[in-house]
Amino acid sequence: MTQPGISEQADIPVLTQYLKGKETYEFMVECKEDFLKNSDFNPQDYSTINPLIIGSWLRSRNYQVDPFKKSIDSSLNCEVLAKKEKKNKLLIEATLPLMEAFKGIAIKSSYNLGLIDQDGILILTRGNLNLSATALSATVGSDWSENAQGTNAHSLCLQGRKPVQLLGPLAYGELFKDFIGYAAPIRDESGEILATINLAQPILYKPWENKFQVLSSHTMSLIIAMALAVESKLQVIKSYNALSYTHKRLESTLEIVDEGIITIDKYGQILNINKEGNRILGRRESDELPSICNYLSGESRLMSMINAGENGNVEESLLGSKRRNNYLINVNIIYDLNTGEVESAVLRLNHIDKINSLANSRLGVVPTYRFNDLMGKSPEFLKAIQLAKNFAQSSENILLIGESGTGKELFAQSIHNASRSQEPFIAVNCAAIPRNLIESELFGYEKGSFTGADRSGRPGKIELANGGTLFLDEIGDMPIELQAVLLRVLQDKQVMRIGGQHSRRVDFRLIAATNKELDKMVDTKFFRGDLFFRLSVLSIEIPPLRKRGHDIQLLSQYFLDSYCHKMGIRKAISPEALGMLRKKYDWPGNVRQLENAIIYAINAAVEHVIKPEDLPATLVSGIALKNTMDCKEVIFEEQGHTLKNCERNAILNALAAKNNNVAEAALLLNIAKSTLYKKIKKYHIKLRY
Ligand SMILES: Nc1ncnc2c1ncn2[C@@H]1O[C@H](COP(=O)(O)OP(=O)(O)OP(=O)(O)O)[C@@H](O)[C@H]1O
Repeated sequence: MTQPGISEQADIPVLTQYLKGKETYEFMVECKEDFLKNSDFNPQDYSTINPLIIGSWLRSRNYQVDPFKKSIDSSLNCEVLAKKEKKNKLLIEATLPLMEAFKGIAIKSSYNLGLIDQDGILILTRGNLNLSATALSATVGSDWSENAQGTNAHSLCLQGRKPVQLLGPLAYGELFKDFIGYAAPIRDESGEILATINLAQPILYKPWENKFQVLSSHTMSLIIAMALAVESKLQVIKSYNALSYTHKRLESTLEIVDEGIITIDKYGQILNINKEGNRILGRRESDELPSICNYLSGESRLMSMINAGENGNVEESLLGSKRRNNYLINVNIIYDLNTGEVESAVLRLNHIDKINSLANSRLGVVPTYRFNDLMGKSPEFLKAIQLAKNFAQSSENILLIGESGTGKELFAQSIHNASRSQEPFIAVNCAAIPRNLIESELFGYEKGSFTGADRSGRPGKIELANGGTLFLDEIGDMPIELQAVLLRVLQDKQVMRIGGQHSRRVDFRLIAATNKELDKMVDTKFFRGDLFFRLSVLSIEIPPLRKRGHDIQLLSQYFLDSYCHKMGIRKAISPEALGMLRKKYDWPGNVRQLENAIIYAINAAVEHVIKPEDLPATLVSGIALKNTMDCKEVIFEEQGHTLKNCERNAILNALAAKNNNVAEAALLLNIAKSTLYKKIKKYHIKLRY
């Protein structure tokens, strides 16, 4: 058989046939008839017909597709179709507007448009209904796969992965022989074919005529353009959906954030605001978005900061609908990508009290002590505890008087925890801060108020204590000029930062502590009388350890147990060592000193039981000195004590403290080394090394 010019144009990625003339067309028809008639068909005889088409014919035959069937018989049931439509929702959404746009022309020009998914199912169709109702029966749900209909434009398009124009005689089914089919693939971003867009049309002109060929190449272009349009629409829908999800996730995140988040444009107009932001501004979500400027006071720096493109923090008094509120606003500028100018800004708003309490919980003292933690049963101590419990109930200022180490801070914490435990506890030791810094430490300062000041200003301890307790330890060391300012704060309950323009309301309870005799300092004009009288209304005297009798034993045991428990060890204290702690020492460092002495002894004792010699040297020397003094004054604490006994004991203690180093023991006893040697001899003391 001679083979006239039926060819695929290799340089355009379209599978099509160009007919040189009538004979070419007739040859093509002949070939197909020959194939259908001869089961021992030899592909070599048809080498001018695209091998892809021949391959498809052969497969169609293997699938036992009836080439002479009169209708498209396979169609999905409703349920399966519904699932298909759901799966292809995006695809249908992207294709439908295009098909709708071409529907009118399609009807007039007798063509039918169809969207066929990768499994061959027609999922959308528009166009000439007569056409679809008769020969092609192109109803939604019909199956256009190769094994259902044999070779067709859609199946070849999937197979060849490129657009196809298929003249009816080349289709497998005789049903399609008077039609021409076009199909173009719709791909996703990875190149996978999701579906094909199809156009079917009766062959109205003689296919070998130029007019037909021009028209059909235009139609092919239309189908390719439609497929590309669907592809980009799909991308847009996907990006839009991804953006919408991101937006929704962002919105939900911002809703649960307990900071106010507000986006404004460069003029202050609010563009976006979260729930907490609305609450801060006291506005309803449904109200029209206002300008942030409506909430700013005349002194506000916020807008000038934004105009200058300055990121950072600024403290602002916001004029909310109900009250004037102080907020720390964190400004994040967004720049225009093209011009580089300020485009908008995101503001994060936090109430100052919240920031302060956060700072306190991180940096401040955590008040852990409660009255139950304060050890002691002596009447003097119990009296102080009872007073403190009573005073805790009022909101008045309290003055704690006691020597160093008696437990003043523990009392302050216990009072705080009995009355304002959820609020801040701010402790300031007036003796520990350099005099020139006390003022800024207590009262805070505004931005740039002095060299070295923090850029954005800083609240003082009084502000930080708002709602809670300010514990001023060693108040006797507060510079006299500051005492007047403190007094005014106590009277007015208002504080003004250094360099500030306006006062801020503060509500706190002051607990002051001193180990000095403030009344005498008032006499000598080192402490202001008016402040002293204001502070001393509710005062508590905490007794020194030496006046707490059996509490020494109780506290010793308590510190021993707690430390051993902490270290996971077991130690006991001998009655002799306990006796020395109880009776023979003045405890100038009070409870703190006792605690340290016990810790020392536990670590010094080699054996399980703490002996007198395990006690700290300073303590032993103190005991020795006390004994010596006691001896000199001939004060006998116990029966049977003689002057000689006292002196002998003092020497024994001093030698024990100095590890039998005679020179050092003599120094401790404040006598000459030779004198000590004489006395060692006199009292028959054996020096053990
Ligand atoms: N009643 C007590 N019960 C248990 N421990 C106590 C008691 N009193 C004091 N302490 C201990 O003594 C230590 C010192 O107490 P605190 O710091 O309160 O004394 P202070 O009087 O404030 O001293 P300073 O005047 O030197 O500041 C505490 O760490 C604690 O271990």
